Amino acid sequence: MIPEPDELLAGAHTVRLPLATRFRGVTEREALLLHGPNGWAEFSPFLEYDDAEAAAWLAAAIEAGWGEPPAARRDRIPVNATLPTVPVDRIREVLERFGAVRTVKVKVADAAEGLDADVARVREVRRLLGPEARIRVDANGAWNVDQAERAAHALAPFDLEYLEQPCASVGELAELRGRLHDWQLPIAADESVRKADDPLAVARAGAADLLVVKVQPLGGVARALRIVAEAGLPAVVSSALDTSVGLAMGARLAAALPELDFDCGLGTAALLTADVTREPLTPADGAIPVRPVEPDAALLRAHAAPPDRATWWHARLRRAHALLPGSAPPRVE
Ligand SMILES: O=C(O)CCC(=O)c1ccccc1C(=O)O
Ligand SMILES: [Mg+2]
Repeated sequence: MIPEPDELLAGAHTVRLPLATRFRGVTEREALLLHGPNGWAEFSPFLEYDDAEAAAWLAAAIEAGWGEPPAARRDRIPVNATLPTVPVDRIREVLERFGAVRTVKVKVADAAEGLDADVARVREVRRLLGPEARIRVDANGAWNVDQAERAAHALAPFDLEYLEQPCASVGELAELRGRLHDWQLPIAADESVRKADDPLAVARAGAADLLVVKVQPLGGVARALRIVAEAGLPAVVSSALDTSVGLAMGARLAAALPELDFDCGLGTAALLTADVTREPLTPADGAIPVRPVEPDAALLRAHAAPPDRATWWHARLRRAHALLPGSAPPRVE
């Protein structure tokens, strides 16, 4: 039985945290934190997501707060720095927030810029981190196949680890993967896993070399583990720009994966200028620990979202709850 909304919301806090730099077009991140019998959980679908999509995020939160954690195979998770589409002269300052990391994910293909800006950013990251660093880029599906192929050529001198979601559709990814075959440039699927009706379609089509998996949009750790196992591909665990509570959920997934060959996108607490705990999961020595996160009462108060936003998040949770399999239909008042 899944807990009723009143139980989920009993110890809940809605927070709004400032970002160090604009990311996905926003400068603040809102999240609803739930306090379950088995720990804290985060429910933070992006504001524009509909209720059906939000329901998967809620299932993940219920699993984290009310379910049993999977067995952990490791106690620290190596992470990458995530570089938003900032101007070149801000790159050093943003990367410094992550401390010493060996891997950087560079966001590319911003609608307001061109390939030149992406090349300049990747060049600067390579210059700052040196030849040993691993650099991957994430286009969030913004390129068509020709643009992606052109970008792959332009970025080749900087020796990329992989291209994350260069194109939107599975068909395009497959076509691009064919064209890049001789280049040894792997393709990672992100949106093709977490926003697809069938998260395994991309693997079945042979359209990706690895999967990016996120706990909340995939409906929890157990489901994410099943998807990775069935896909039979290496996986990178990533955050959705979560608070440290959500990052702990990601770390639990990363700790449970049988194999973890790539640094994970779980360093994103470094992009927040405030968090809900005195001991945030910010990267240290290129990794975050696998451990429960306890929010701090004073920080929850200091970063409480305005009352109208808390009301909005509570209503959103109730609507998402009504869409969960096995939930009772909403009462007609
Ligand atoms: O993977 C990372 O390094 C951080 C997470 C990240 O990039 C991200 C954060 C919020 C929304 C989408 C994405 C994404 O990977 O596309
Ligand atoms: Mg991505």
